[in-house]
Order: sequence, then structure tokens, then C-alpha cells
Amino acid sequence: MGAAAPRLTFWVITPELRTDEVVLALRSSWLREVAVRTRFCVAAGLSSSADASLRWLPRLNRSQSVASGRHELNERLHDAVTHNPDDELFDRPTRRADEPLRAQQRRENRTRELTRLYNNFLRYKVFEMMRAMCAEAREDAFDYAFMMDADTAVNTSNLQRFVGALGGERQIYTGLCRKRSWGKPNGQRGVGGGPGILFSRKLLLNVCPRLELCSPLRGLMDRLERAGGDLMIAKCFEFLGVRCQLVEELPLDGKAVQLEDLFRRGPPWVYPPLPGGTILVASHLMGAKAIEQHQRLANGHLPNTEVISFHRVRPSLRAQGWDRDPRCRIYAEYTRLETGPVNWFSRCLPHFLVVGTPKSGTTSLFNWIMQHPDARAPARKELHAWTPVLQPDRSCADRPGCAVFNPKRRGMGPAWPISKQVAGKMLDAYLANFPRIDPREFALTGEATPAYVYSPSALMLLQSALMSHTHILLLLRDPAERAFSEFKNKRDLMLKGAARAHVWIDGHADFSNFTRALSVRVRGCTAEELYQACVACRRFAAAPFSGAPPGGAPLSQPRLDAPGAAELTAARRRCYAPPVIWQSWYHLFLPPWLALGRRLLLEFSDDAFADADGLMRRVAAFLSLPAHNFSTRIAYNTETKRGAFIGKDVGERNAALAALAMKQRSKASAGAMGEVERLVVDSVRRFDAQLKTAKWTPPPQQLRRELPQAWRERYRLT
Ligand SMILES: Nc1ncnc2c1ncn2[C@@H]1O[C@H](COP(=O)(O)OS(=O)(=O)O)[C@@H](OP(=O)(O)O)[C@H]1O
Repeated sequence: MGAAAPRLTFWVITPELRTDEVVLALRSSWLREVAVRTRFCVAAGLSSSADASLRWLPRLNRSQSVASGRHELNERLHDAVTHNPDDELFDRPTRRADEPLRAQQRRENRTRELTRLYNNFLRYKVFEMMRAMCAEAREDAFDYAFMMDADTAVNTSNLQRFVGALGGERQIYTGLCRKRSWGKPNGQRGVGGGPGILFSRKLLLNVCPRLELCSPLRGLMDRLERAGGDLMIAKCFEFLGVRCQLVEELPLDGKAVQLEDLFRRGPPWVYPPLPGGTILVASHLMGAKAIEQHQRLANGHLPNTEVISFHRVRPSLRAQGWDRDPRCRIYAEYTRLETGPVNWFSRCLPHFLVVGTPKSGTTSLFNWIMQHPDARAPARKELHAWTPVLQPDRSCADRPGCAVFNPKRRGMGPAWPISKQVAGKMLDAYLANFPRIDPREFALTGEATPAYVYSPSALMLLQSALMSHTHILLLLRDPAERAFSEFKNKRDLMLKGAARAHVWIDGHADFSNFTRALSVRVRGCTAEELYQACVACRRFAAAPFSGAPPGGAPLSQPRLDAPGAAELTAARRRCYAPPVIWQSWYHLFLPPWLALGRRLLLEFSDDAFADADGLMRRVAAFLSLPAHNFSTRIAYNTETKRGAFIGKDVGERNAALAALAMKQRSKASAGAMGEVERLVVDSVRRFDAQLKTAKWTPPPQQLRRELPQAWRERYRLT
């Protein structure tokens, strides 16, 4: 009969803030199977958790250093956790020219001091954990103790196999054991604490009787900024004559492993190394290479792994096992200083985009999605990265003749017909607006720029291999209501003095005057002439990626890019309708979006406004977000409360205000609305026909495939 498998216990360094949340998450994730063998260690008195099963570290209060700074530490930690950098982003006071630099320095100093305080505290805490561990070692409660941070994930069977190979009779102190000074045969060593430190009971029985000799060490290290609990253990053990074991000193039967491979610290080895070292590489200069290598990365399969643990996992979101987050498409970047080491970052590309249409409730939708605990906000709701819709001269990528298109060097196939350098630069600038989501976080990000629906470059991006995973949300509002809402928005902007706002509404501040003047001007224009006069519509139809065959418009649409079309004829000039109107001609823009099939969730504002909870259930399922109780009473960006981003708390407080705002929504006169209806009815009919005939495979969450009843009645559709 073989020897019994060594008994393993897990000692988790649990945060003092949000203890409940973290412990709950850990208990329900990968630690589930080993729950009884896990000790969650918390400093007594610092956490408000009522969880009786936590292991309180009582003496911590009495320690001189922590007691003196405890209150302050707690407050600072709390501030650091609750401080939302977005608050600064969206409410910027006017600043002196050097203010950003000084603020940055202040922030850095604060962070340094916070790090010092925190590490100081950690050293006391880890020492208390050692005392608790020693008590259990004396009671023979385990053969091995594995001490780790709460944001470390452990493959428990691999760890069990590892300690099985080591046996229960040796003195073991290992993990990511490294020499701390090179070139000296007896230089210091230490185990990096993040991915975990393994102690055998035999070792603890040797060390524990003398542990108290190390107690003054904690105070001696008080002033050090970056020395955490792991370094304190290393120094204490060194003092007691015990050093961590390098791989060659472990009895692993000559198996060729590296401790760095078993106990991992962070990027780029987010997941175990990919075959052939395929990693997406990017930096400002290397963006092009990123695009080149992406395909291989996306298709790479993960090999079997012996990894025991890796550091930095958000425990609340970590799924079980070693699965990768299927929603995350990894984008890895490195930066390298001239002589310094390489730094790796891995991030998830945006997972969703709300692409339109403007004034359909996109701000509410975006903010509701952002309420989800797994969603991370971009710098702004609308990044407008791919939407120079109204300024064709600034929109190079939308035009086939543009220099960035390089048909001779289609290195990436049809997915990236623009030069890789340009694509890389565009992508770099775009991604800088998103939070860096670590693929191990099991979180997602995205943005909402309603004007994307009119942008061929946005389509281009979304049809590219790089963004082929991105989920697209499109809200459609009744075109006449949309136009009216857009009018009010642009009128308010115009009255506030915003440049170019008048272009949208022909300079009218009154909706009735606007529609009356417009209908006089376009009297006698056919629907076709109106569409022809719309430059953005023609550009959209003619651009690559909109479904247009090379050199021509899509077959399902009227030919809008006839030779010489750039020269507006007199009729075109007369029949010109401002953006408030043409943006409601959905039939001209929707077909290529519908062709994205299951990646596109098409919702109608009628359904969204009538049953927002239902909408969010569908959206959450579409984005593979766990069910969540969204607070949909809050309507964003209403007539009385404009703004793309409203903090959650403020939003809650404003729920009543928002409800009032919806009631007080101003109404257009029936006559003015009638004029708008006349300008959109042909488009609605064509769009209705497109929906009926399109070979469109919507996702399973799609509520309807046809226009809402209210539209049918209003536009007298059969
Ligand atoms: N829950 C709910 N119920 C009813 N109506 C709602 C809701 N959420 C947003 N809205 C209305 O949507 C309009 C704003 O749309 P957007 O946020 O997409 O506008 S924008 O394009 O981002 O500027 C704006 O329409 P108007 O008030 O008609 O202008 C908002 O009032």
C-alpha cells in the first residue's frame, strides 16, 4: 500500500474591505471542493464581516505599528477602493497648465505612501498568519500549508500532485523560489508571494519554536515601500537558517520543470504559453505586427498544463477551472525600454458596441449595461473612433480612393485591406480609451457610439477578423420620433452656441418652422431624389464593407454613386434633407448590419421603453452576462437631463426626476410630425420590405423580426 496523500490546507490572505464579497466568491469558485481545508485570514476588528468561520488574527490590533496607523490606513484603503477615476473624467474643473502634472505627482506620492502603509500592514498580518499556521502544525492538522493572496487561482489537483511527489516527510519551503542576489553562491533567496508559498509541516515544526525571534524584523522593515509579507518571511527564515528550495533542490525525480512555469505571476502568461509562442504583439510602433499575428493567436488551442497557481485573478469573477473567458479576445502588448526588461500586458478587446441609432435610448442602454458588476466602462460612452460621418474630408478610411487603402498589399486578406501600419495606429488609439481588462477577470467592456450605424469605417472594423467576436447592439426608434428627438437635441446645442449644430436643423429653433420650411423646399422631390441628395447616404452605399460590389452600390439599393455624383445637381441641392431627417432613413444603412447575423441584436425603442427589464434580460443573455437585477427605472439623456454618463448613485437619486422628465417630454404638433412622416414613410416601407426578404439570421435573443405594430399603424403598412 502506498503512503497516504499529504494533507493540504490553503491559507488565503483576505482583504479587510469587501471581505464578505471576496470570501463568498472564493467559496463558490475554485476553492469550492477544498472548502473545509481553507482558512480565510482577516485582521480582527478591521473587517465588518460577521462570518464566524473566518480566521481572525487577533493580535494584529495590538501591534504597535499597525495600531498607530490603523484608522488612517483603513480610511485610505477605503478611499482607494471607492475612488472612481471616472468621476474625474466626466466632471473636469478648469485647471492651470501645470495642474495635470502636479496632480499626477500628488497621485504618485499618495500611491507610494499607500503602498508602504499597506505592505507594512501586510507584514504584520502575514506574521500573524504564520503564528496561526504554527498552532495548527503543532496540532498535526495538515502536512502542507499553501499561503496565497485572495487574487491567486490554484489548480488544486496539480498542487496535490506536486506535494504528493514531495512526500510528507521533508522540510519544504518553496513556490516561486528565486535567488535575490546573483553571482554569490550564498546570496539571499525568497519566494515571491503572489502565486503562493508552500510550507511543509516538518519545516514549520523546525521553524515555529524560534518564530518569535523574527518578530522585531517587522518593525525594522517599517520604512520599506515595497517589502511585503513574502520578503519578511524570506528574511526571517534566512535568519533562522532556512532557505527556499530551487527546483533542482526539490525531490521531483529529475522532472524538467521550472518553478516559474508552475507558479506564475502575471502577463503575458495569462493562460499557459500558446503553441509556437504565438502572442499578439503591439506597441505604438508594433501595431501592425499585432494585426498580423492576431489570427494565429485566436485560433491557438491551449495545451495541457501543469501550472499550479497564478496570481492576479479577480476572485469574484474567476470561473471554475482553467477555462478561458470565451468573451475575451486577447490582445497582448509589450513595451520595452532600451535596456530594460520587457513588460507585457494582456487585455481583452471590446466585447460589444452599441452602434445606433442616435436618439433611440442608446445612453440608457449603455448605462444599464454598465450597471452589471462584470462590465467595465470605457473613457466615454461615445468614442466616435470610426465616425467622421458628417465630415467626409476627414474620413479617409471611408473612401476607396483613400491612401490608407493599399490593394496591392492585401497582407491580411479582405479583412484588412488598409495598410497594416494604419490599421495598427487606428487600433492603438482606439484601445487606449478602454479599460485594460485582464483576461482572467471575466469581465467585459464596450462602447456606444450611435453614429456608427452610418459609418462604413465602423462596419469595416467590425467585419475585420480582429473584431469578429464583437457583439453589436442596435436600437431603432420610430423614425419620426427619432427625428424630433434629434431636432430637440441639436436645437439645445445650437442655442448653447455649439459650432455646426445649426447645420442639422437648418438654423431653426422651432420644430414647426423647421418642418414647414423643409417641406416647402423639398416640395416636388421624389423619394429617390431625396436619397440621391444625401451625400453621407451615397458614401455609405458606395463604400467597401457596406456590401457594395467593387465600384458599385449594393444591388438591393438604388444606384447612388453614379459617375460624377460628387457634383450635386440643382435638384440634389434643392432636395437636400438635413441629417435630422436622413439619419431616420434606415433602409439605406441597415442591410449590411443585418448581414452580420447572429452578432447583431436588433431592438426597437418601443419595446425597450415599454419593458426595459425585458430588454436587459435579452441583452444580458446576448452578451453572455450572468443574470443581473438592472435598475432600469433610470432613463438617461432625457430632454431635461442631458448627459452621456451619469454615476450610478446620482442616477438612483434622479430616478424620480427622470420619471418626471419622461412625462414632461415635449410634444411636436401633429402638423409638424405629419411633415416628418411624409419624409420618412417611403424609407419605412422599404425597410419593412427588407426585413421581410432579408436573409437575416438573428441571434436567439432577438424579440421580433418585423416592425412594431405602432409603426405599422402610423405608416399604414400592410
Ligand atoms: N427608458 C426610457 N424610456 C423612454 N425614453 C427614453 C428612455 N431612455 C432614454 N429615452 C429617450 O431616448 C432619447 C435619448 O436617446 P439617446 O441616448 O440614444 O441619444 S443620443 O443619440 O445618445 O444623443 C431621449 O428622447 P427624447 O426625450 O425624446 O429626446 C430620451 O428621453
